[in-house]
Amino acid sequence: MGGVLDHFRSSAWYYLTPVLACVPIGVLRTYFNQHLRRPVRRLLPFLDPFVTIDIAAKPEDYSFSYQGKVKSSDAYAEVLAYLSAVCSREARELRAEGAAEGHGFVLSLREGQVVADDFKGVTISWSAVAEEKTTWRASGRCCRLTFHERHRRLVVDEYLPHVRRAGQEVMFGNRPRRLYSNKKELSYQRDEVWSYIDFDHPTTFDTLAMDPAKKQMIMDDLDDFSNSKDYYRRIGKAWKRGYLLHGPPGTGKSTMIAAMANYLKYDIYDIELTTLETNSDLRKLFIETTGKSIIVIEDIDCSIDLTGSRATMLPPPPAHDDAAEGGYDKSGGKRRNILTLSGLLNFIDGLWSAHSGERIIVFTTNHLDKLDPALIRRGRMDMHIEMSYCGFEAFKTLANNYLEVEAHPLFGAVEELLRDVEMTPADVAECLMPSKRSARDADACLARLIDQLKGKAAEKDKESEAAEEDDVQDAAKEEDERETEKVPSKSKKDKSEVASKPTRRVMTNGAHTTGATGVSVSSSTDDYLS
Ligand SMILES: Nc1ncnc2c1ncn2[C@@H]1O[C@H](COP(=O)(O)OP(=O)(O)OP(=O)(O)O)[C@@H](O)[C@H]1O
Ligand SMILES: [Mg+2]
Repeated sequence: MGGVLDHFRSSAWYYLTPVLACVPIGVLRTYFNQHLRRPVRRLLPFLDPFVTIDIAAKPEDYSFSYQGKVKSSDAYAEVLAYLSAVCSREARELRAEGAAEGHGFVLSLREGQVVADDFKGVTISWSAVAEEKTTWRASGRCCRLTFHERHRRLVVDEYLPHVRRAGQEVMFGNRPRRLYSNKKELSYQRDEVWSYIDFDHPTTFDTLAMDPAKKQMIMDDLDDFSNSKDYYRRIGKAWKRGYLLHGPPGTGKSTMIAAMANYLKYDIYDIELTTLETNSDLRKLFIETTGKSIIVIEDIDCSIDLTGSRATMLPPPPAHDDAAEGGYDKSGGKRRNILTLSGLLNFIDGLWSAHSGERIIVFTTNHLDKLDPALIRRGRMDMHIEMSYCGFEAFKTLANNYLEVEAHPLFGAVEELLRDVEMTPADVAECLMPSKRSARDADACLARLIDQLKGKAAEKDKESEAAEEDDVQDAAKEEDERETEKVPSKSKKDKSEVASKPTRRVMTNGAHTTGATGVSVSSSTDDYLS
């Protein structure tokens, strides 16, 4: 010890220390910043090679939502969602908070706890720390990410985007699906174009009544679509698919959309075109849709005058017109910014396609023939699905849904009747609804269905008899007219004779209505003419 003191006394530091003690701290700090900071920094990685990134609960800029509350940072919520799974596996001291949406919990770390996450063979650790208090901001919570300096590029370029994406997916998956409807009065504010309710429709493909092979084909197609992100990217096409559902009312078109949404776990955006006035309203709506969504336009034939060819519907635009933007008043031909078929087509193909994330668009119609072929051509509407009357297989699904029976002695009679009678699944379902919910009286419900089917069959027979009669009458009338036309070619005299004897012609027709064949009519007319 004495030796060390002797050595210190003999060194320059013995004389410098009192001098340094007199130098003000500020001067020393300036000296350090100017001359020593850089070299010390270069040395740091050797001393402490770990880098940290803080993701704070409150964003720096204190962004206010329109309700006036401070919005929690999106990135923080996404990180929490991402870490929730890791935390529930590894951490010993957790905190649970109700998820912002839905009924679930988000598990996060208690302060001071650390969990490790592996990404591409690299271990990255997350810890929960209290954020530093600043003069203008109270301390909050933050997630701290720590990793080795040599993995900096991997973490910044790949891991962090991965965390956000995965977190978004967890958040999306945890909340209930949503049914969005466009607001009647479109506001220019971002959040106000759509309103939504939780979508809690019980229909699935299991309960959807339709031909099983057709159903399987649709499910396969949806699976294919949702797993084909890379494929769409590779071929340079937007990740979207169009379905056209057509068929009579009550055949399950809307039900099919609900089944699709539940199957894919997508939100539904239901566009009511009649509330829109211009193409830019439509554009605003499309832009505000998110990925993983089904955009639905129901009864497209009734929604707006989208029928007829684009050429006939819109007068040729002058040179300065923007076809996507403008339309024309049919009456005046004066320029007016209205919703047009070409506008809709442009959105399907153009702007909207530039959006990232998968989207499905579904049109429904009761009248396929009324639609402009341009609207439903392949590429826009990739799959045309006909929803038709109830067949036996569809009936069995309904019987299982409503009565919980898979086989029944009355099924044979139903099968036979359904072969001839057209009844919509909605009507069949109505018959299968037991009057008393508690007692699922399959016998009574099936008997009621059989009665209704028989009634329909009798109606159908009557109608076909009447139609047959009409046909016979029409044929006779036609024949009669043909013969009448022949008369003037024979002679002018004959012609005047025919004109003067209308009563006999009526009698001939009368004979026809009582069931005479066409041959007999023509022969009697010949008789009359001769
Ligand atoms: N294929 C089906 N499978 C199961 N239930 C069905 C089916 N079709 C109809 N239904 C029942 O009938 C009701 C009406 O069906 P839905 O609204 O889907 O018919 P739609 O084809 O959309 O009719 P519209 O053309 O009038 O809109 C549904 O709520 C459902 O209970
Ligand atoms: Mg419908």
